Amino acid sequence: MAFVPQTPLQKEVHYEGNESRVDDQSEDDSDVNHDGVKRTGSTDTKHDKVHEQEDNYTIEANTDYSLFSNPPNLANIRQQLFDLKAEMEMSDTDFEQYFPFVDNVWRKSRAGETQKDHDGITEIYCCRLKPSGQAKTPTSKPHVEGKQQRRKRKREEKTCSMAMKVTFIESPSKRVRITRAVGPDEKHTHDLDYMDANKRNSAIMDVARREAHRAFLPGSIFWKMQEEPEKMEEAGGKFMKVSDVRNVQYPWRQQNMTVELKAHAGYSQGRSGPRIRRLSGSAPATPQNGESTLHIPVGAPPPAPQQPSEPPVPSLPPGTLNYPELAKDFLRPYLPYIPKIATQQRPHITLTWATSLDSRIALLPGIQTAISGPETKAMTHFLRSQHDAILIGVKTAISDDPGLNCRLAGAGGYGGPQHAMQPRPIIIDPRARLHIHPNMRLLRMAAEGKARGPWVVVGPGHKLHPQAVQTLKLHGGEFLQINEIHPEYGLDWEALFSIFHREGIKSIMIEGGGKVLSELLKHRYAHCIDSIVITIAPTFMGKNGVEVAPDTHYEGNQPIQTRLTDVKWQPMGQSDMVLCAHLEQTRHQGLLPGIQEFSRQQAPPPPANGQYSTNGMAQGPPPSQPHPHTYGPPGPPRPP
Ligand SMILES: NC(=O)C1=CN([C@@H]2O[C@H](COP(=O)(O)OP(=O)(O)OC[C@H]3O[C@@H](n4cnc5c(N)ncnc54)[C@H](OP(=O)(O)O)[C@@H]3O)[C@@H](O)[C@H]2O)C=CC1
Ligand SMILES: Nc1nc(O)c(N)c(N[C@@H]2O[C@H](COP(=O)(O)O)[C@@H](O)[C@H]2O)n1
Repeated sequence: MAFVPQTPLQKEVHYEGNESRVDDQSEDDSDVNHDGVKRTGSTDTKHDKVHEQEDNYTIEANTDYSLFSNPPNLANIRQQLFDLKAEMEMSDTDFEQYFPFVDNVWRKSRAGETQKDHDGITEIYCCRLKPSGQAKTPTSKPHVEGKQQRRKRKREEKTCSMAMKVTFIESPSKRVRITRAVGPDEKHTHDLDYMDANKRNSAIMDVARREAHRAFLPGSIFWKMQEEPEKMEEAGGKFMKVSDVRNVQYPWRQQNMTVELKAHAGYSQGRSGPRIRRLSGSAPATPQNGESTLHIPVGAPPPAPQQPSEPPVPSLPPGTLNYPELAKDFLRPYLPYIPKIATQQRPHITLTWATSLDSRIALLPGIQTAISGPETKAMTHFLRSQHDAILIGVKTAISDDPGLNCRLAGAGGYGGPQHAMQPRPIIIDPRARLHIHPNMRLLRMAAEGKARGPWVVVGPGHKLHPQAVQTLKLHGGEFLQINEIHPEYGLDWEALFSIFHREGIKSIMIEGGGKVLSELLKHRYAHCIDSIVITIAPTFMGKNGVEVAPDTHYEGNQPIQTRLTDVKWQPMGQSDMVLCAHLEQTRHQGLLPGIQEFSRQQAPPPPANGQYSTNGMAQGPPPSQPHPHTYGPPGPPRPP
């Protein structure tokens, strides 16, 4: 069984429609900081409301009882009633007792399929994943007034043809015989957990309902249930959420609005105390002392069962990711912040990459190397959703053939409206080396509506083939010819960022590769870099790997470190560590003496005669003549 210690960052994540959200019930300690101290002045009114409701409660003195009265051998019998490997026979009272624990798996077939013969009455039950239309006549479900209708996701395309035959035998004693109604080779296309994750069985809901009708708080009921995890699990309640309890209480609450809800004894301490809890869908994790690792389910959210009355929702493409709300908080101080961007003449720049312990981002040049775990990969996609553009160097584009899109549920092409949360891919290709063809992943993604068309930035004196330009444009992309590349010093990033800013790009996430990142970590660019988010994996890649390391910076003869500030370390997933930070210079806004005169404090004015163009025609001066905005002042101090 998989349990993780409750920590302030570990909260149950729900999925409703395309969105994931954190339980907003009492055990949601989102307004409690890591020391268990409550924050004030939270702007999250939704959470505040819930706490308002749940902060005033009385504690029932004696709640030292078990909520469960599971019938014997329940886990085993549930499994047998699921698999139907062999014929089963039980008394009718036993059947009545056990069946509610599997009614999230089986649904009674139409009345027409009930037969009466000499044995008794036979009913057919189909797996709930039997394609609709064959299993149940749709009925429209009335919408409860005042209750917010939940957006529901269409069930994944998984279907199942398993069927069960239940014969109620009248004599000599009332028995129930359960056999399969399909051939011996037929079996479910999924396991029991899958059904438990999709739908709670009515027996487990009854456990919650009993307490709900006794006026206990939903959060308290949930915790009380969690006190007996084995019983929860054998009853099929492994994936139970507070919202299930809240829903089951809802009709009663409507009739009893004035009743003050109460908590079980021990509940208040449990809210931020060391109680154990399970994260649905997460991998088994061993409790560790006080660690706040984010174990987050990042796959596409488990599909909620579709109500027949609801219009079909298109299913999400394979590979759709989810990055839960709870895992966003630690990133927020480092994300682009519109009011701040409005005060500056350049985009917010985030440098982000995944690295080994020896600061390598690939095993060898030109080799794409998976470094991030699933959780940190999902984080990268969340970061992508927060930026207007993602930028990479041409060698990364050539070696990785990347998608450079956001694959989170709710993004354009992943259940969301066109281009929603999709950043603009930008490739720095000074010498027009990229072979642009419709089969590139970037362009395929764009053609499928899962990405924006890329911008390819080419240096002076180089041109893309007209066919390549046409292909780019056909996919919603562009080609920008710039002059801000010096033959000796390379790219003037600051000038480039100004160009993007004028093109409407207000935030850029720079993912790599080694050359691009190492350049941007140079002291002279520190004032352009707003945030750094690094995924660090416990691996060494060796000296031949692609390195991220800026040139050593000297002040006079003194080598100087590049220090980070406002540093936050966040363990994530099985073994990754995420480092978020600002560059020291960025924070203090000032530049170190010696480089001050090199870096412009203000962005240059818009180009008078169009030094760059998006139509493929260079309009600026020839390559031998650098643009005055680019490298007017002398270069940075050289090492001795
Ligand atoms: N783990 C991770 O998070 C990531 C890993 N990677 C890996 O990194 C590797 C690629 O990195 P790397 O080889 O360093 O290449 P880059 O992707 O950094 O591209 C470098 C090229 O871009 C152009 N360029 C970049 N910066 C400048 C500049 N300041 N001035 C002029 N030209 C510039 C040059 O093109 P030209 O030579 O044509 O002039 C240069 O050769 C791949 O193996 C990829 O898998 C990439 C991204 C993220
Ligand atoms: N976050 C992260 N972790 C890794 O392990 C990586 N190798 C990378 N690489 C970057 O992601 C790009 C691939 O993006 P798609 O998944 O194809 O959209 C790759 O080109 C690198 O920029 N990143």
